[in-house]
Amino acid sequence: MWFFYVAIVIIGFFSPKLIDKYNRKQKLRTLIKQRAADRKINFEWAKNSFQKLDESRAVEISAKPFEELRNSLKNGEIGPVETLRAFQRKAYESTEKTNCVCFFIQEALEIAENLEHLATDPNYQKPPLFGVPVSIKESIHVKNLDSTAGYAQKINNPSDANSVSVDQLIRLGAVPFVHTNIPIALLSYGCSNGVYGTTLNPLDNSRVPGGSSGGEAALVSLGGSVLGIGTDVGGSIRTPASFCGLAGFKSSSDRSPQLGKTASIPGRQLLLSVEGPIAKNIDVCVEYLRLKWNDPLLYKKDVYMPPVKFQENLYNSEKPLKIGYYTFDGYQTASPAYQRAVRETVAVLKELGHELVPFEVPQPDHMYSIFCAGATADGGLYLMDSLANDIIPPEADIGFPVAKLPHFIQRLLRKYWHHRRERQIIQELPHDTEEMRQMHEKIEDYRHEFVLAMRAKKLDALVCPAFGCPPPHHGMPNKILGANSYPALYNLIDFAAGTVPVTVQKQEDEVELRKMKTEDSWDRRVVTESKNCIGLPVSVQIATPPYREEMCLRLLKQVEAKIGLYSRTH
Ligand SMILES: CCCCCCCCCCCCCCCCCC(=O)NCCO
Repeated sequence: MWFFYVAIVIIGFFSPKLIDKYNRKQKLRTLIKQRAADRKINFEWAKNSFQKLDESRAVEISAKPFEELRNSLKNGEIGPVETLRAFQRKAYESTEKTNCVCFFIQEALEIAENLEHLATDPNYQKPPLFGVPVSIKESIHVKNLDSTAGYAQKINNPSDANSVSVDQLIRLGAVPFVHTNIPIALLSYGCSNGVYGTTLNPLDNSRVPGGSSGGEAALVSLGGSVLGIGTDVGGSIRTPASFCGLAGFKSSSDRSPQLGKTASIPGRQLLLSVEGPIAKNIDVCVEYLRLKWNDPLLYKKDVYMPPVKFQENLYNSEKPLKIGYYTFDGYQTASPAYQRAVRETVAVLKELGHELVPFEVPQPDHMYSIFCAGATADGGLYLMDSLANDIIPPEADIGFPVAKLPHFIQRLLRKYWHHRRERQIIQELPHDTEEMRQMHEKIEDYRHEFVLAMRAKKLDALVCPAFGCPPPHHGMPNKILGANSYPALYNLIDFAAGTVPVTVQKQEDEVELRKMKTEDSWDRRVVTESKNCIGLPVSVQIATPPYREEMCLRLLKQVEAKIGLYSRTH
């Protein structure tokens, strides 16, 4: 009988909370349904708009690569409105294939019409990106559109202003025309959320396009945009660019506007997300960054940004550099193709006269563990709270069940968790203010140690795998956390870093795969997910210290020109 009373008390205690939670989730489900209906109307609007342009003309315009498109717009061969309609069509088709676009930006039409009107004045000086349609990651603020970051709870909270970079793009003459998909919370290299669904890799639909700027990469890869703007706090520009065979670049945090932006986890001061370009080749990224950094107004709009213009002297320098390289960062053995990409890049850079020396990443286990601690900022409280109050379909589940547990259980797991690398991460997740201060101290110390290791070898730059494995299948990314160590390092130490595709996975790589030693589930999944990837692009990563972005771009350009996939196929 006592059991019955205890059960009543327990049910009585928990049921209001459960009912409350159920009601909250129901509201979110309704919001998601409304959002789907709004999205349908928005897509109808886009269809209506692009159908006003003859299809063959649209195909002709959207087939133009960035520079040709820009020139055609500049010399009046094509107009901003027809260009917009052409890319609306291509983006619409790309979304039918991969679900990459969340929303079409309706103001784009007004912007394009206004540019067209201005161009009728013979004295009008066309701005440098006159009429070029540019795609924008969903988390970057666009006036009147939501930036949900995949959270249903953020639906119907439209931004009241454009972000600094969207504003700048418009000032430069560009036409931001779509918002593209992301994984929930932006903390995954997959691309799924309960609001907009899953984005597919255009090169293999069963695999992720990368994340968190996955919608951008899928869209650019299919030719639905010539320039996409993503964000990166742990590889979110470089990984999707690599998975979709594109170039991607992230600067150090000082050279990207921080003012007014919303981070996936606000208050993460040592791991700031940065905005950056994704495009078919590195030239487009260079041109965008040149315009971005040479714009004096940028430094007035974000007064915290040091006014450092594009350093042509670094980009055009012919001075041979001393470059460190590694095929293994000491944390996660990369798939054979990703190691081969480094070896082939090293050979090319040597041929070009640079000096290449092996480099060892200091304290690799410590490096990735403090990255994870830094990326969650408060041991996962903010993230887990936000996720618990939302709708997360299985594919979008970013995992980290450990971070959901009460701290006293986490403290036990710090000692006894069976997975060595997960245990190391759990040991670094801060649970109180003292541990949080220590986490910041460890990140600062690690940066110092890394710079000393580079200085000991007098290195200008580093070359390494872009990622630990090819794009895994949907739902897998956060079960292979270790593979992200390659891009994440350069967020942890706040370096500039970029990736370019230099090869494709070959039969020989799949043979090598069989020899890979595995210690834990992450290693085993790297092996299984790397199978049957023949033909998928494989990128290399190049990194330089902060304020040497242009040196990094120079090297990426040199590598791309010699062995870049783009230079071979276009
Ligand atoms: C095994 C215990 C795990 C505890 C929690 C650890 C959380 C670590 C978070 C690591 C995330 C890894 C994937 C990151 C993908 C890229 C994120 C990114 O760059 N986002 C862009 C934001 O602008």
